[in-house]
Amino acid sequence: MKTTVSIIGLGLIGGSLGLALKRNPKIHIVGFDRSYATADEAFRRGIIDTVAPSAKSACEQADFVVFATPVNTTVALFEEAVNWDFKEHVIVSDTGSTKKPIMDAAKVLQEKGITFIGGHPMAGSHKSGVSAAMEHLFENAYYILTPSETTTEEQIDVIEKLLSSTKAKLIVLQAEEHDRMTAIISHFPHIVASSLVGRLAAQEEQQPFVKKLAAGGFRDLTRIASADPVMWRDITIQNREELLSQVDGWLDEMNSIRAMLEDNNPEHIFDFFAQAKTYRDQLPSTNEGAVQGALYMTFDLHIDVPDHPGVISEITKILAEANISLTNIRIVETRTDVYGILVVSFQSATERKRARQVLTAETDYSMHVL
Ligand SMILES: NC(=O)c1ccc[n+]([C@@H]2O[C@H](COP(=O)([O-])OP(=O)(O)OC[C@H]3O[C@@H](n4cnc5c(N)ncnc54)[C@H](O)[C@@H]3O)[C@@H](O)[C@H]2O)c1
Ligand SMILES: O=C(O)C(=O)C[C@]1(C(=O)O)C=C[C@@H](O)C=C1
Repeated sequence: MKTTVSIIGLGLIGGSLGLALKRNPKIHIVGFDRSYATADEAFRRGIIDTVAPSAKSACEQADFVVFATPVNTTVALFEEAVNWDFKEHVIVSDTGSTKKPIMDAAKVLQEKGITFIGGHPMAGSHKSGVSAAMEHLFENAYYILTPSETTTEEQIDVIEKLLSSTKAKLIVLQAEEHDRMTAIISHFPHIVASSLVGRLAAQEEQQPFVKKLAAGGFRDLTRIASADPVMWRDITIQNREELLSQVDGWLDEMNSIRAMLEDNNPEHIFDFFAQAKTYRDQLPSTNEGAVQGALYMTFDLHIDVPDHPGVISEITKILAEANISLTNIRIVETRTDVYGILVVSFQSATERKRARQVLTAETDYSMHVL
C-alpha cells in the first residue's frame, strides 16, 4: 500500500517537495494548484502522480497533506478546510516562511481532531513557480518543524520519515523562536535588499548611468529582491512585530554608522569592516559537505572564456553530455579585454567538481572557485 501525499500549491517549494518525495517509491503524490497550467506542468514533469480537481478533493484522499501556498493563502485555505472530510489519521503540514500565525490558524483544524505540524524548509530561491522546482533543493538544508502542544513523538517520527527523502536536516523549534530567527536572517534582510534596489531606482534620474555600474557587489546583495512580491507581502504582514523590532535595531545601527562616518576615525572604520568579515567568514560556507544554512548557497564555477559567439553553447554541451545540470549561467561584464568570465552555478559542490573535471579534460580555459 502506498502512502498518499497531497501537495496544495505546486510552485517552487511544492514542486521541489514533490520531486524529493517521489524518490520514495512507496509514495503516491496528488497535486492541486489554483493554476491548471501549473498542475499540468507538474504532472508532465513527473512531480505528481495525479492532478486533483480541488484542494478539498486532494486533502480528502491523503494520508499526509502539505500546503505550499503563500502564507496568507494557507491561512485562508485552513478556514475552508474545516468543512472537508480528512482521513482520520491524516497529518497536515505546510512549508510557509512564518510559523506562529500558521500554527494559530491551524487551531481550527486541530479542534476537529486533525494533526497539524508546521514545516519550513530553509532553502529556496528568488525564482518562483513550478518551472524552478528542483529535486535537490532541500538537500542538507535545515527543515524546521513546529509541533503544537498536542503533537506526540510518534507523529513527529511519522512526518520525519515521510520527509526523509528530501535529505534535509529536520529540526524541531517553537513557532515563536522560528519567527524571531527568520526575521533576523531572512525576512528583514529581504526588506533591506528591496530597499537598496529602491534607493538605486530613486537616484537614477540624477545619475542615469548608475545602474550600468551596478556590478557584482550590488547584484549579490540584492539578488533576493527579484523574488515574488506576493510571497514577501504575506511574510511581512505575518511577521510584522518581529520586523518592527528588526527595523528599530537597524535604525540604531545606522545611527552609529553615521556617527562613525562623522568621526572619520580610520581605526574605528577598520574595526567595523574587520568584525563583520570575521563573523561572516565563520558562517556555514559553500565548502564541500557544508550544511546549507540560512545563507543561500550557490556553487559557482568561474571560467575565463574568449569573447566569441558559441562559447556558452560549447560549455553547456560538454556539461549536458556529462549529465551535469546547471542552475544558472551568466557572463560577468566587468572586463574590458578580449576575455570574459562565465559564471556557471551548480546544485552542489560535487556537481561543480565534476563539471570542473570534464571541462578541464575538454577545454583549456582556466577555472576558479572563489
Ligand atoms: N521561495 C522560497 O525561497 C521559499 C522557501 C521556503 C519556504 N517558502 C514558502 O513556501 C510557500 C510557497 O512558496 P513558493 O516559493 O513555492 O511560491 P510559488 O509562487 O513558487 O508557488 C506557490 C504556488 O501556490 C499556488 N497557489 C496560490 N494560491 C493557491 C490556492 N488558493 N490554491 C492552490 N494553489 C494556490 C500558485 O499558483 C503557485 O503555483 C510560501 O508559503 C513561502 O513562504 C518559500
Ligand atoms: O535564497 C533565497 O532566494 C531565499 O530567499 C531563500 C529563503 C531565505 O531567506 O533564505 C527565503 C525564504 C524562505 O522562507 C527560506 C529561504
